[in-house]
Amino acid sequence: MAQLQKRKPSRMTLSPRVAQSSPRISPSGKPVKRRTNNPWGGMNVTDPPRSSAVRQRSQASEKRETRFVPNSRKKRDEKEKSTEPFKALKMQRALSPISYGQRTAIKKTLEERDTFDAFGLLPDVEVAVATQALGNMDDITPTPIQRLAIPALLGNEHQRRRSRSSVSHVKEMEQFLLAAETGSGKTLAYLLPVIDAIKRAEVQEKAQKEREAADREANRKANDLELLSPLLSNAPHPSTGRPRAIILLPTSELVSQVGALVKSLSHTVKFRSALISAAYTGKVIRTRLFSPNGIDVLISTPHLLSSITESDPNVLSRVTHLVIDEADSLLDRSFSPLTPRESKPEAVDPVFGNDTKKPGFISEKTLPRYSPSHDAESARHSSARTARSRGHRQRTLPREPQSGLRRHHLEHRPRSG
Ligand SMILES: Nc1ncnc2c1ncn2[C@@H]1O[C@H](COP(=O)(O)OP(=O)(O)OP(=O)(O)O)[C@@H](O)[C@H]1O
Repeated sequence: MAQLQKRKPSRMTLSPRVAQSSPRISPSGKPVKRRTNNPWGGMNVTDPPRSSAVRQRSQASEKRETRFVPNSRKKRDEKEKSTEPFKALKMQRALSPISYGQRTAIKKTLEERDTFDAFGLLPDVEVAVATQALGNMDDITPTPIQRLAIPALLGNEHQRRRSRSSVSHVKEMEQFLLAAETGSGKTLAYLLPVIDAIKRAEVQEKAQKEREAADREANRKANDLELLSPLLSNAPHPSTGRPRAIILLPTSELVSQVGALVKSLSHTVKFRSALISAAYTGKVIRTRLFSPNGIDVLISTPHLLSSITESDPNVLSRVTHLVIDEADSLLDRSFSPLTPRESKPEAVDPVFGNDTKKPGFISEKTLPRYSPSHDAESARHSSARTARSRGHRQRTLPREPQSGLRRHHLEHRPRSG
């Protein structure tokens, strides 16, 4: 008993050699490798494993890399891709395809566009922002995604380049992907240019009609004896059931949310909008879509729109702008038969490939909460959209039969103007 008490230390003490690695030298003079094939083998390692150590490149090798060789950059990227050990760095590189110089220039431009007046929107649209969309705010300034996306979607930025390069007069469908964080104002970033475009188209169409009416009148006067066909009193409005812009959202809740904003803007800008989803009865949907007053903007879920266009493809005949909100959901596998894939724009060409219109295809995607390359990505007109909460959205995705805005419907759609 007395012996045991003597051996017990008064408190735990560390060995004086605890921080020193035991020099293990093999008989041949080389250091002996630590054994790692047991559960504790990787513990207390003070030297980095050789496999992940950064290899020092010789000066000659660096010189060789910087010399200009066609495709050398591509090859180097491929090489780096295959040897890159850090996934996070890889992701960052994928999101930052522009140089620091370009980033600085974009940031400067962003600072200059500090009001909604700077975009050249129609006066009514500007007023609608101040009175309806952001009416409850004192200081109204566009958010970064709005500063980048609105001029790009309005076509202001590329107008000069397009006019220089447009050898052919056929207008091609333009695609934009807006990407920014949740709550960054992506909805307004795509809505304002779309509304601006449909109002401008309306003005043009009205002027065209007036010219045609004047021509007809002049003709009538010249041929006084010609019989005129009587005006049809019960003819439907030419835009009945034929919207100019379609906004697709994955759920009825989002249709109501974005629809409410669109409706509020329409009070000032004066355009006709309709929101349809599975939350409404068939009668309500028909009345809204085929209203005798016509329709300019349709907000819908893809499933509902696809089943409508199956029976009446003419609904798509006047569309010049298609917005795919929550693009990360709508372009995923569960919706892919319904939504045209960004990577396959030919799927929507038959509808939008009309050389009298300038069609647009906008999709919106929500970026992770913080991405250092957010600005850079946005600068490439990458993105927009928002999830209230990703988990919630997944749960509420409708699981209706997906019959489709299928390609053959688009291809066989009659091309009426
Ligand atoms: N320029 C602005 N200044 C202040 N608030 C704004 C501005 N633009 C939009 N908002 C407000 O920010 C909120 C979020 O906007 P919005 O829903 O468009 O963001 P979002 O990026 O689409 O978000 P989410 O990814 O969740 O859909 C809204 O309440 C909207 O009124």
